[in-house]
Amino acid sequence: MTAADTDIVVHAEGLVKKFKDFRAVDGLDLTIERGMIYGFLGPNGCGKTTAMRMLTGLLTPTEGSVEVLGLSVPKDAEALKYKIGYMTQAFSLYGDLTVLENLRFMATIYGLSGARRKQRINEVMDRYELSDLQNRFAGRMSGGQRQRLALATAVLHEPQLLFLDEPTSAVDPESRRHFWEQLFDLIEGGTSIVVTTHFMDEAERCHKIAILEAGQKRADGAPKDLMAEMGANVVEIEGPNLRDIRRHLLDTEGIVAAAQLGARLRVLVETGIADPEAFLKARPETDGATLIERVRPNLEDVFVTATGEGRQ
Ligand SMILES: Nc1ncnc2c1ncn2[C@@H]1O[C@H](COP(=O)(O)OP(=O)(O)OP(=O)(O)O)[C@@H](O)[C@H]1O
Repeated sequence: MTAADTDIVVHAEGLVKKFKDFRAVDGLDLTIERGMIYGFLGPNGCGKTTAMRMLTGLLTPTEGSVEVLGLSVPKDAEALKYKIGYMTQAFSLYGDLTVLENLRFMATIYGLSGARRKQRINEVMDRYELSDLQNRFAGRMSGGQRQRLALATAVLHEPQLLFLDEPTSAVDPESRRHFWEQLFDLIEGGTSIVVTTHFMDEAERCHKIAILEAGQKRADGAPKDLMAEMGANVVEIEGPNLRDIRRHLLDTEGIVAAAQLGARLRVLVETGIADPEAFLKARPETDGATLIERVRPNLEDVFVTATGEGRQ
């Protein structure tokens, strides 16, 4: 990356992390632009946390190079610490400190002092609805409250770039929605965000995503572009014996995947098959089907086509 590329906040090439002989991250290239929410989407164990820890400078790559906000990582990790925020899966709060004490402690770590420290603590308590809870022990808070406190501590020093590792895993759907609204407020304020998730609906909210599997990037881009270019058409089938139809289709050439969703079987058909509806109607196993119709792809379909999930 050169000084001219200031719109790039993360640039990684050939990133590898080995634990003994196991490659948790296996040759990852990444370019993340300023001002966006960039998501790492993938199942448990695919290397999201490991990749993120290398980007924050907390973990040294086995191979490859990383630049974050123009700093070389992990060499400049200490300087980077003041420019980034990192919210871990476990939220990294002190359960036996109050909300206010947690914030004061983090303010000290980030080198905030005097009037500015007081001002920022009040600002984040106000913004993340923590003022009434300021004397509550973090260990006594609900999942949603802990999440708000974790976000407040991660943005206390107004980082340019925020890393969030599965930030909504432990909270209810309403808190998740609210949390994402807060992320878009941060983006509007000029922060860039990298977030890991295994929720498709969250990934769909990101400006861009990377789909990871077994430590490798299988696809990346804007969700709508990935859906448009995924190389399969989607057809849903209704009727009896969906389990049998599924078994037959999984052995059929041209079928990428078939998965039951409630009373429907969702089938991904290779784009090489010009009329996927007619193709499925002509199959003997779909004789008893009451409905066979083409539907719009979603991000889960992209995930299935990009990874080995389809035939499992
Ligand atoms: N310190 C370590 N030593 C050995 N293996 C590790 C270590 N850290 C992670 N791994 C392994 O590397 C793989 C990737 O782990 P990682 O936590 O990055 O995945 P993840 O995609 O973030 O999954 P999750 O959503 O479960 O956190 C896993 O198989 C994990 O067991």
